[in-house]
Order: sequence, then C-alpha cells, then structure tokens
Amino acid sequence: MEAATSSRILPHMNFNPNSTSSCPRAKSMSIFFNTSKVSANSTSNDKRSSVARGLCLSRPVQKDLDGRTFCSTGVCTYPSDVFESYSHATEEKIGVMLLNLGGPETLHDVQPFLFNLFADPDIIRLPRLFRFLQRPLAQLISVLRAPKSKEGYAAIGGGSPLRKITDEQANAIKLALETKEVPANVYVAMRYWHPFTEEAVHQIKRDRITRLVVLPLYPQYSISTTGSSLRVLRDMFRDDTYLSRLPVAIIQSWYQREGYIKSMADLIEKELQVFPDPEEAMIFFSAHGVPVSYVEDAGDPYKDQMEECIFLIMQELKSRGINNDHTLAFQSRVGPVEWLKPYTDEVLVELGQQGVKSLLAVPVSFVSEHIETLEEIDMEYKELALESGIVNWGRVPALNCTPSFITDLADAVIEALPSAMAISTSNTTTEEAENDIVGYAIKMLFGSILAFILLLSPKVILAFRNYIP
Ligand SMILES: C=CC1=C(C)c2cc3[nH]c(cc4nc(cc5[nH]c(cc1n2)c(C)c5CCC(=O)O)C(CCC(=O)O)=C4C)c(C)c3C=C
Ligand SMILES: [Fe+2]
Repeated sequence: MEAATSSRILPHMNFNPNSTSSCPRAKSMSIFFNTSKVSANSTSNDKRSSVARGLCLSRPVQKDLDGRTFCSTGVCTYPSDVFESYSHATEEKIGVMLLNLGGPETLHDVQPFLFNLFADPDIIRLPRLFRFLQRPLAQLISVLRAPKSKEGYAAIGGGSPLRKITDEQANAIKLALETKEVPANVYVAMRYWHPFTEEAVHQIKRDRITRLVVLPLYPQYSISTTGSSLRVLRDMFRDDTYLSRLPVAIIQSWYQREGYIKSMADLIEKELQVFPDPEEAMIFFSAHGVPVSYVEDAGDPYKDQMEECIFLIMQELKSRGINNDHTLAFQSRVGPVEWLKPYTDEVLVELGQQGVKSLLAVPVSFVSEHIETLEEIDMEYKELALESGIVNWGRVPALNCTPSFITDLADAVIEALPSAMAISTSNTTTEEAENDIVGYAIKMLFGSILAFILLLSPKVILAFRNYIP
C-alpha cells in the first residue's frame, strides 16, 4: 500500500463512504445549518477557476458508464466546459466547511452537550420502531453520565479545548489557501455544540458562497462521526433552494494522504527521541472505538481505514529507518454494548505484564487535543500503564495546527474543488412537512411519558450503569 496524495472525495451528496471513484448521481436533498465563520477578507477578489480546472488533469483519467470522467484517485472531474460556463456565469466565492464534533465550553454545558450527542441516531442506533425513544433516552443517559463527564472536563480546565483549536485550524487553512492563491471563507460546523452546523450553513448562505468543499476533521470515516454530520447536512440541503443548487464537494476521509501520514510520522519520530532508548519504545496507537455492530452490521469502514492508516504511518517510519514494535487498541467505550477490540486499558495491562518498559501513546482518530487525549490518555491510561510495570511513558501531541498538516488539508480542498456539483432540488410537499410535525409531536409526548416512567425505575438505571461511573 502506498500513501496517496489524494483524499476520498465525493462531489455533491453521495454519502457512500466506500465509493471512491465513480461519480455519483445528484440526489434530492436540502440543508439548513450553523457555523462559525473565520473572518474572511476574500469577498471581491476571489481568484478561482483555473485552480478548480486542471488539477485533476495530471492524474489518470477514466470514464464512468455515463461518460463522465473521473480520476482513479477518487476525485471526480467534469468536462472543462462545465467550469468554463460556471466561471463566466458568476463570480466564484469558495467556502470550506470544517466538520467537527464540538465540546462543552463550561461544566454547565456538559449535560446538554451529552444530550445532543446521545440524541443522535448515529450515536445510539435504535431499531426504527423504537426511534421515538431516542430523545427521552438521550435525556436519561445524559443526566446519568454528566457527573463522570464533568469530572473529566474539570480535570482539563473546566471545558473542551475543541472550539478554540478548531477555530485556529480554520484560520490556518484559510491562510494556507490564500498562500496558494485560492481565497476562501472557512466555516466551522460542529455536530453537538457551538458553533452548530446550522449556524455554519446559515452563514454560508448569507455570504452567498458559490462553491463549497466539506472537509471533516476526522481522518477516517465513521458512521458515528463524519457520517452523522453528513446526514445532518443532507437533510438541510434537501429543502433549501439556494443550497440544493450550490456546487458541493465532500471529502469523506483523508487518512491516506501523504501530507497527513508524513506529519504523523514526524511527530512520532520526534517524540521517540525523548525516550532513554528510543528503539526500545513500543508505538502504541490508541484510536477512539465504535461499537462492533457499526462495523459488522452497518458496514462502517472505520476499522479498516484505521488499520490501513496505521500501516501507512509505520511504512513511512520504516522508510526513515525506524523499526519499533507497534500495536493498535481502541479507547473510550461507552454503554453496555461490545466495542472494537482490543481495548486500550486491557492492552496496557497486558503489555506491562509482558515486560514492555517504554511506551509511546499515539492518538490517531482525531487531530486536535481533546478530553480523550488530555484526560483519558494523559491521566487515566498513564497511571494504569505505570501501575502495570511500564516505566517510560510518552504521548505524541495532536496535530492541531502543525504547518505540514494544515498545508496538506489546504491541498485536499484545492484538489476537491473541481468535483463540486449541485444537488437537485427537494420534492418534499407541505403536506409531508405537516405530517412530519404531527408525528414528531406524538412521538415526543409518548417518549416523554416513557422517559418519566423509566427515570423512576431503579432497574433501568442499573441497565445503563455502563454509561455512568
Ligand atoms: C473518531 C473519533 C470519534 C469517534 C469514532 C467517536 C464515537 C463515539 N463517541 C461516543 C461517545 C462520546 N464521545 C465523547 C467525546 C468525544 N468523542 C470524540 C471523537 C469520537 N467519538 C471526541 C473528539 C470527543 C471529545 C470532545 C471534547 O469535548 O473534547 C463523549 C463525551 C465525553 C465523555 O463523557 O466521555 C461521549 C459520551 C460514542 C457513543 C461513539 C460511537 C458510537
Ligand atoms: Fe466520542
């Protein structure tokens, strides 16, 4: 396997994460959202279309069954006259939407943040028949889990650093794009806390963006992360005239990009030097887990992508003469179901028992510092490792605004631009919308009654014991 330069990109809103090359058909969808806009002084002098055109032309070009061209790397291209006519018709205003999870900024935010998270049907996947229980369940679980989560956030200063770091990344990407003569507005769209995706979308509309690239800040695709944000976006785009006509390109995953792999290898190489005997240290990749059912039943590509990502990082390190042992484990499991194995805490104990003395932890599923690096790895897992016999402990910092990484993300955006395509318009009728509202009200009523009964039942509280300390 070789680290490719490109990302897995889909024009407009085809949400199949495994689809890497053929150009999907425009699907009916709509949008309405939220964002934090990074100050943009790119209003009138946006340069453009030459950047969008041509980029893919240096890659192997093939044709799909409908005669449209696409790059074998996965970036769709369209006949150049599409871009010509587009560039003549309107002045281009490029937008980049960064998708991220969001985190509570104060301890007061923790419970409502957890509610938003557990109310997501991509986080707690209930059978269709029981979907009406989603919000009452989210209320119950968020209340039960909040004390444990608050402890964690209190230990890292009283809130998540995610908003600040993501804003910094947005600014850095904007600057990198400007340097490459592709001025763009960059918007932060969080899934579970401010600035919500709805805010970002609203701002994009106000700014009259004419071409949008959606870039998740998760290197690997999971139904629970990128998939969830894209579902929300698709729902918003479905009903909105402006958004459904906006050319959009979606970068689904980018863990295999050379710039990312090299940036990760740089961080690991540097951190290994801190050990008394760098060659002896085991490289311990710790990824955020997902329930096994996501991978085995729902076809989440997350585990495969994670394993490929680690292979590529190790391959890069080997090419630099670094041949340390390595292993991958999954952290942060929540709730009563089985998660991807092996579990980080169990592996740490086993490695200690096996006599491993030096260990370098590498968080690999996320590119910013957050509660699970600053609290779970730096505090809980470190303590566990030292208790288990590991003597020398190190941790690779998150990429955050590492220049080589930011430059690579900017390149990913530029490569995606030519594949942006408009989404077709919605066919939702007023009657359907009214039915939706009535159905929603009925579900909320029954759900609330059930939640009230559940909250009074100690047995139910026990059933959810794994969500709480
Ligand atoms: C690739 C990254 C992530 C995956 C996959 C993921 C899946 C996932 N997460 C939960 C439950 C929780 N996640 C929480 C915080 C959290 N999760 C991620 C990333 C992924 N989650 C990040 C970056 C963060 C931290 C944000 C921050 O504030 O710094 C939390 C809250 C914290 C806690 O109480 O532990 C929960 C809960 C599930 C259930 C899931 C997959 C189904
Ligand atoms: Fe999570």
